[in-house]
Amino acid sequence: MAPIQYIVEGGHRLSGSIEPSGNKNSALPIIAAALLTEHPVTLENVPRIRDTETLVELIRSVGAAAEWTARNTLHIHAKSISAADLDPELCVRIRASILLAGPLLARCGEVMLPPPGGDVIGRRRLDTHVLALEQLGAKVTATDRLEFRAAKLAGADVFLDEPSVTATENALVAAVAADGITYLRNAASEPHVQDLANFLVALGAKIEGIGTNTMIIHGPATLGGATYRIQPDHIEVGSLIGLAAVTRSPLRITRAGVEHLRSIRMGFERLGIVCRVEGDDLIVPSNQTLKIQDDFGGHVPKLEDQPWPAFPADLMSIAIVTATQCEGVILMFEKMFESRMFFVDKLIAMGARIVLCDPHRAIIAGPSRLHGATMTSPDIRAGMAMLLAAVCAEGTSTINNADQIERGYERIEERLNALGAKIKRVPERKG
Ligand SMILES: CC(=O)N[C@H]1[C@@H](OP(=O)(O)OP(=O)(O)OC[C@H]2O[C@@H](n3ccc(=O)[nH]c3=O)[C@H](O)[C@@H]2O)O[C@H](CO)[C@@H](O)[C@@H]1O
Ligand SMILES: C=C(OP(=O)(O)O)C(=O)O
Repeated sequence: MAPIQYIVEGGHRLSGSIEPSGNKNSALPIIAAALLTEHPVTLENVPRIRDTETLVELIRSVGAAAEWTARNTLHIHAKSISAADLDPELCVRIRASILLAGPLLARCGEVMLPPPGGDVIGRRRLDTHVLALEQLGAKVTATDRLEFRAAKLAGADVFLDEPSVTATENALVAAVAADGITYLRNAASEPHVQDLANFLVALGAKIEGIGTNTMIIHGPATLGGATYRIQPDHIEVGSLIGLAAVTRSPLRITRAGVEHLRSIRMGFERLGIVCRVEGDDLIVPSNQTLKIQDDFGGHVPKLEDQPWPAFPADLMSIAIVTATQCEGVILMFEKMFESRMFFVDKLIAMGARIVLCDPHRAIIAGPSRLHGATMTSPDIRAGMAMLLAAVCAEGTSTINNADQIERGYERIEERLNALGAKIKRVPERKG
């Protein structure tokens, strides 16, 4: 299949309402965790994106029945499964293939996992997954693939060496099946980790401390089936806040999941973008000051990412492009990934005033008028950030490898065009 290209005519104001898709990073561990029960599971609000489609292929390959019964509704029945060797080609397409480790280990006693893929945004360690599953009783062998074996999983007092999102998810799923109580300490608590935990509770698991950095899991649980609705994607909401701001457009983001937006709203407020809550909708008015808020004493402010509940790493690229349209100077500090900021060279070529200090820090001085350019999306979020830049730039831009954007955002060109954007989605042409 030819890669996808977006051709974007910039400079148009947007307006209207848009509902975020279900959270990609919830849907992935929840689809994987559906393998834990022999009973049918119905998942609603599943984003129909490349990553979920690939994971569905992977769970079918181990024997689960999985049918899309509506555009965003997925029915899964893992009545009997076997942890056959997983297809390396499918595993390398997504980071989330690593999420099969916990459920397959728990259900089948072993799993042979080829290396996972995912965004190339810096080294992505798997050590925390191994550490956590070993403490729950797994024997792990690493060759050109990871092999996990456990005749029996046993509850333990597990302290993660860092609050890794997917390692927490693997350990949580394994702990639900383990014999006895597990304490999962220094756990990640992102909205998607909470969503997975709530899904497991809906299946019959007993989990205390959801949303905190210590979860207590009472295993083994007798699991049934469930119908479960995936929560809205807070990263997509943040991307839409940035989009509204850079195009100076009024947007209503409906069913936005406002309880998870505090650190995100605080981050954008530092850039002079203030949103309003109405019920579960988030309103981004068009009359923003777009004035970066200095620290006390007029000092240069900083926006940094950290594990939840702080400002999320997956919104750093969006925050950077948004800051190019704001008045003032700010330091952006990406603490978690070491290759995520390199895409700023494209923003610089478009006219942005950015100094990349080192792989983790960039200083942005705004506002600058951006002009259209040709660029290639290196990862989901930088790709979305480039789309924001293209939509607010003067002239036409081309974004190659837009497939990367579509790994994470469902029908984004169609949905943004409905708000007034001018994005054409075509097969990529060489030269
Ligand atoms: C499928 C999925 O859910 N992917 C998400 C998941 O990836 P993933 O689970 O792979 O990311 P991890 O949480 O393991 O860690 C991400 C990176 O941050 C570093 N790190 C992590 C914790 C910490 O306290 N300090 C630190 O430096 C890690 O070493 C690693 O390099 O979480 C990331 C961090 O939110 C997101 O970018 C990804 O979108
Ligand atoms: C980094 C991301 O995804 P993944 O972990 O699937 O590569 C992301 O969602 O921004």
